[in-house]
Amino acid sequence: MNSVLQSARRIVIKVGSAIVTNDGRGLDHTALANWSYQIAQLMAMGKEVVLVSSGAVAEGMQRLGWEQRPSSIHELQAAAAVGQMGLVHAYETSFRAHQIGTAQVLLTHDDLADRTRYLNALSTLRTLLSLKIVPIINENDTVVTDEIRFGDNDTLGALVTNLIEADVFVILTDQSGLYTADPRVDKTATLVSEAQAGDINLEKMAGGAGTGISRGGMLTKILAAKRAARSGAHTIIASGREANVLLRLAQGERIGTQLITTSTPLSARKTWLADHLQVRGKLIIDNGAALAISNEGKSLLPIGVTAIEGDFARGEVVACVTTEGKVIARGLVNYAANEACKIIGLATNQIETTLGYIDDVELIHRDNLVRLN
Ligand SMILES: Nc1ncnc2c1ncn2[C@@H]1O[C@H](COP(=O)(O)OP(=O)(O)O)[C@@H](O)[C@H]1O
Ligand SMILES: N[C@@H](CCC(=O)OP(=O)(O)O)C(=O)O
Repeated sequence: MNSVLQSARRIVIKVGSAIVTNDGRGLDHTALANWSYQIAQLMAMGKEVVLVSSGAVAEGMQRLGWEQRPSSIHELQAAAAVGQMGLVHAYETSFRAHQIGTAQVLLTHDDLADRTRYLNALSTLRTLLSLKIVPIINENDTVVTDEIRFGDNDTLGALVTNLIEADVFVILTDQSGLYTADPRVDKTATLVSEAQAGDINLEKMAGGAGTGISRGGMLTKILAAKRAARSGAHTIIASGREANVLLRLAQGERIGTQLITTSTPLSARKTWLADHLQVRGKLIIDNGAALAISNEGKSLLPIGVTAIEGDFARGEVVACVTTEGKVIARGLVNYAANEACKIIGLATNQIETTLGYIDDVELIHRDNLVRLN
């Protein structure tokens, strides 16, 4: 099978801290110029490209003369704010050399979790692509705290892939792809050239980050590929240092690890629901409800719920969790927590008599429910 990049029309490319920043010593301008050249060529082939780039914290540290990645969140935020200037300036300069404009897009998890902001981000990105501008996306580190962050740019890249319904998500890093074990630790590890995105065995192979400046490591890349597969995107993990890696992939050459999806893509709305990294509460469901949701794609009725956790409002996203603690689905709940706890365990015909009114017979309607595996 040829590289899936060959036939892809819309692509998200993520470049990690490990390669943007010359092992944490400021930006690698030669590498940036190189990727910009290759992306310009992909665009000349008629492909649309969105770039997710890390490197703000590393560049900020360099500009501030800090040797170690700071541990305080405020110093990290300050470094990111300083470094983001250098990062976008470097991309703008290197793309200008190919007569291509760039746009800075900084996102937080909240931006994509809120339906209206999500749709706004989508329209902006679509408009930029139609104008042949390359959006350069990073997390808006200056305003995020641990509770509301994507955490790493692999996850952000997957969410952007789902947002714009890209065909392929390319993750460029400092290794040649996914190995059977972390090659820094296990010298006998071999490259996995192709696998199914979402294959649970891949998660056992993947370890943590390789450099002090990077965040995710290989595991977040594997999980990001699983996420991107929900909207139908294939993922390629390859070395950003491989000569002309993007051009060769676009010509069909197989480089790195190709993670393929064959499952039917979820609708955009269900992908959006699945991509909520945080939920407002949990509904603990019995085995009957779990089977009805997982096997038959049914709605969740109050009678199948045994307990409620969290304080949520009507319309917020909650997780459906089995009594063994497994999250099997996620959806938009029809009743606020204080009302929901009065009707759980009750038959449908008891809802109105208990609450004095009835909005919906379902706690979560199947159209607003996405199954997770
Ligand atoms: N199974 C594996 N195959 C390849 N790399 C792995 C694996 N497990 C862990 N790693 C580590 O993941 C690192 C890449 O992730 P990371 O350091 O977060 O880079 P980036 O900044 O590009 O996201 C590699 O340098 C490697 O040490
Ligand atoms: N937003 C951070 C990204 C950190 C990050 O996610 O790094 P990585 O997953 O190693 O590419 C920055 O620009 O420094």
